Parts: sequence; C-alpha cells; structure tokens
Amino acid sequence: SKTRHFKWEVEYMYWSPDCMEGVVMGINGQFPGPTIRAVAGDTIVVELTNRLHTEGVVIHWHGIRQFGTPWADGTASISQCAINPGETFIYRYKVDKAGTYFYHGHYGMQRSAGLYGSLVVEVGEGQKEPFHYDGEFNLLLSDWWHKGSQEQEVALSSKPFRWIGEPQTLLINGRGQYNCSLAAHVTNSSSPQCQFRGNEQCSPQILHVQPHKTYRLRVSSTTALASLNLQIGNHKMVMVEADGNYIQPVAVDDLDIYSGESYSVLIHTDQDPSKNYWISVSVRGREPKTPQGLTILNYQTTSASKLPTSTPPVSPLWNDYNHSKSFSNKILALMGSPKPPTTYNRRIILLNTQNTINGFTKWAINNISLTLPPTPYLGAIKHRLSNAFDQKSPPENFPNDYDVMKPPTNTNSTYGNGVYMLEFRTTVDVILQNANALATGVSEIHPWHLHGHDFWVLGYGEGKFREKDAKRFNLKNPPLRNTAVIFPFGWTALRFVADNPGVWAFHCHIEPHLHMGMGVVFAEGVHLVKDVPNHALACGLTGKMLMSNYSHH
Ligand SMILES: O=C1O[C@H]([C@@H](O)CO)C(O)=C1O
Repeated sequence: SKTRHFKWEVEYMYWSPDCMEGVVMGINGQFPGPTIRAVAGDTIVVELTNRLHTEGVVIHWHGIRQFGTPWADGTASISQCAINPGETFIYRYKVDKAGTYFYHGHYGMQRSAGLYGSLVVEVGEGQKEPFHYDGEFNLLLSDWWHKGSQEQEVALSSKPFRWIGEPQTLLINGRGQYNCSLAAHVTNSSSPQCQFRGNEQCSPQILHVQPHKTYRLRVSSTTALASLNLQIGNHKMVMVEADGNYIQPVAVDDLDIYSGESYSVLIHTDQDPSKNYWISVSVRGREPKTPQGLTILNYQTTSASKLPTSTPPVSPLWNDYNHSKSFSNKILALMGSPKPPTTYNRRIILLNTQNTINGFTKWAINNISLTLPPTPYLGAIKHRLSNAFDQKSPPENFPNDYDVMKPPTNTNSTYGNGVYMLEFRTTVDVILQNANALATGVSEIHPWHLHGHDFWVLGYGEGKFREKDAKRFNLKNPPLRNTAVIFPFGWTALRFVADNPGVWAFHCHIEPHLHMGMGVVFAEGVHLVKDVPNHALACGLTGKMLMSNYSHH
C-alpha cells in the first residue's frame, strides 16, 4: 500500500457552475475539488491550507471510518477545531475499504458554498470486485443556489425565519445550466438552446462510451437539500454498490439518491450506437422548482455534439413515496457480507421534529436542537473537561403521548449539546422516528448520516414505531450503509456496533437542517484514542489546557 500526499489550498473564487457567475469555495483553483483516487489500504495525507481570509475550514471524508484517527474526521467542534485562515492542518488517514466516497466541508454551511469533491477507493492489489466492467465514470451530484451560503445562513438564523427555497440548478460534476437548456430543442422550455464551445465551466461533462461494453457509474450526492432521481435514456442500471458496500445486484430504471449517499451502477451500452442518450437528474421528495440536470451519454460511434432527439426521461412524481420506498427496499447486502448481531444492547429512539425556540425556527431530536460547543468533543471527553458541554445524557426516547402524525401541540424546544456515551463494542439500535413538521400535513424526507461507522438498515415503517415492528427487522441480509433516509411520517431502524474509539456526528445530511440543529453526537472508547495532534485541539477549553501545559514546562 501507498501513502498518497496532497497539498490543498481552500479559497473563495469566482466561478460559473451553472453559466451564471457567483462565488464558490474551491480547492487549488478547481470546483469541485480534485478527485482523490486511492487503493484500499492506502494512507491519504492532505495538507490543507486555509486561504479563506476570514473564516475557518475543515474537510470531512464522507464514508471513511477513520479507525484509529478520529481526529481526522473533519467535523468542526466534534473531531477538531476549525483551521484558521493562513493555517495548514494535516489530515492523515487510511482508506481501508474499496468504494465510492466523497469529501466536503463540515463547518457552518461550507458544503453549500461548494466545498466538495470525489474520493474513489479501488480494491487492493490482488483483489477483485464482485462484478466486471470495462470502464468507469464518476458523477458527483449537487444543487446550487444563486444566493450565497453566507446569506443563506443569515436567512435561516433570522427571526422571522427565512427559508432558502429550492435550488436554482442541479449540478453534475459541478456543471449545470441555468440560462439555457440542453434539451430546448425537444421540450417547450422557455430557455434557449445552450451553445457551448466545450471549455466553459458550465458545459456538461459528456460520458464517452463504446458500444457493447459495460461501464461502472459511480454516483454520489452531496446536495445541500435536494433528493434526486437519476435516469439514463434507454438504459437500465444494475446497482452493485451502496456507500462503499457491495449489494445484491438489482436492475432499476431510475435511481433515487439522497444527500450523503453513493451508489455504483453498471450500464451495458447495447442501444443504437448511432445515437446519443440523456443522463438526467431530477428533484424528488420536495415539490420541484428546479429544472432537470442534464448531460449526455455519447456512443463514440457518433458525434458527441449530436443531441438526443427524444425528450429527457421523466422522473417519478416528486411525492410518489411508494416508488421511493420500493426502491429503498430493493437494496440488500450482497451474499457473504457481514451480518448484524442478532440482538442489541441499547436502543435509542430519536424523534425528529420541527420546532421554535424564542421565535426562531429549528429542528430538534427528542426536543433538543443541537448547537455545537466551542471546544471539540474529542478533546473535551478525552481530557475530562466537564465544562465543555452538557454532561446530562440526552433523552433515549420521546413522550409516549406524542402524536407523530400531527404538528406539535407545544412547538417549543431547547438548545443542547449533550452526548450519547456508548459502551465500547456494544450493539446500538437507533430508531429514527419522523413526525409532522410545523405545518399541518407536512412531513419531509431526512437522510441521516453516521460518521465513523457503517450501520445495517434493518427496516423502514409507517407511522409510529411500535415494539412489534422489531419482529419484522431484516437480520438476514440488511444493507450496510452510512446514510439512510426516513420517509415522511415513517421510521427507519438502524443497528451498528460501537467499535470505533472517537466522537461521531449523526445528523440529517440536509445542510440547512443540520444548521438548524438536526443532529446528535455519539462517543465511544474515547480513552483509547491516541496521537491526537495538538493542532486539532488548539481552541476552546482544550486550547487553554494546551497553553497552560506549555507554560508549565
Ligand atoms: O426546514 C425547513 O423549513 C421549510 C419549511 O418547513 C418552513 O418554511 C422547509 O421546507 C424545510 O425543510
């Protein structure tokens, strides 16, 4: 195995992700940031220099479990202090499992600002994937607003609350079209046909293929808000990987992908080779106000500039949740994958609600809206700094008489930053319980992402979770994942083993929702954590502690 070194500088820069100029957060002058390619077992070293001038930065390596390096997880206030302007922080971690991953900012709303890129881990030398393909492509999906992330943050934190609304554009590998449409010639869109020379920042990245071959498409979503549906005109997709874990191959016409998820699909280029085909991305789960994102699958037997003569694929209706549920239920572990323990040691039920606190609009978990403390938990717990965060354990459940099908009768919740302390190596079940939001009859999709672990998705259900529902858990072939969705008015059951010493965020991957408090913090085996670089803890109470240690020597 190799050590792969990277020197990165994060900066704000002018860019035109959707043909309209705005400000993005880029890395080494690129948007999205550079793709990291590595082999399972490699060590990645990223020397990250903050060139933002007026704000800190961190980068989270989404899906990488960080065994032995919890300080490199890149979550501000949890695993480290934000890196100050002008400073360089060195992330060093092992990528132990082949798969499709990505990385992104995890401080404030920097992911919404465009701080993200792909991370692809190939199987180790002498290893083989359990499927064959001739070539591969990487599609990193995101959503884009014309209002900058700073203003979005102010809007969400204002009284009265101002919602950010739907994205202006969907981006594929950081490229979308706001003021023109690739499909203008076949749709009655009001936008003109796009005219590209090919070198524009917003010109679509075309996928060039040969006929009669099999291609692997690695698809990840780092959207701030949108749930997406991806289709390829005339081509079926066979799903083979989810979040860095192999799944039972399953053929689908369209792929639902929520923020924080990644998939690999295989396509066979068995269609008319004198034509090109649409690749389309659409919004699902919220009433779409954003045009489809488009690019082209080009059979190299024909000109890449030849646009498909049919209309782009139409996605399932945004609120056809039966379609979404049947899709999610098709995802099962590949035979031979690790199975979950058959019993659990602790069950934590997490009720997701939309609330108000002093007139501000928030999200809360068991009636606590997460506000991150100034001292990173990893250092605070390791060094037993009891003033650093709420020492009271957050609730494991919610009141029995709470009606998840109705808006809260009392909309008030409170701020908190307590930690669920997990016994090292125990099995934890989490039941994510959705509920009605503030408006009557409204319940939204929330994709929950766990840091530091994969979990088994034991099942999804409707309404309020009841003890008898546990009888229907899939313990035979549940998929291992790091992100799972809760459907409106439903619940999702997860199981994981708390075997990774560190402090780990577990949160809704919708950026504004996390910012509004929709997350919790888990910690396990922190006394076993070694070699935390001082630089990771040089803020808050751990910063003071380091200073006084220094002056005593
Ligand atoms: O957090 C959210 O706020 C709005 C809406 O509930 C209130 O404007 C919305 O759609 C969200 O997902």
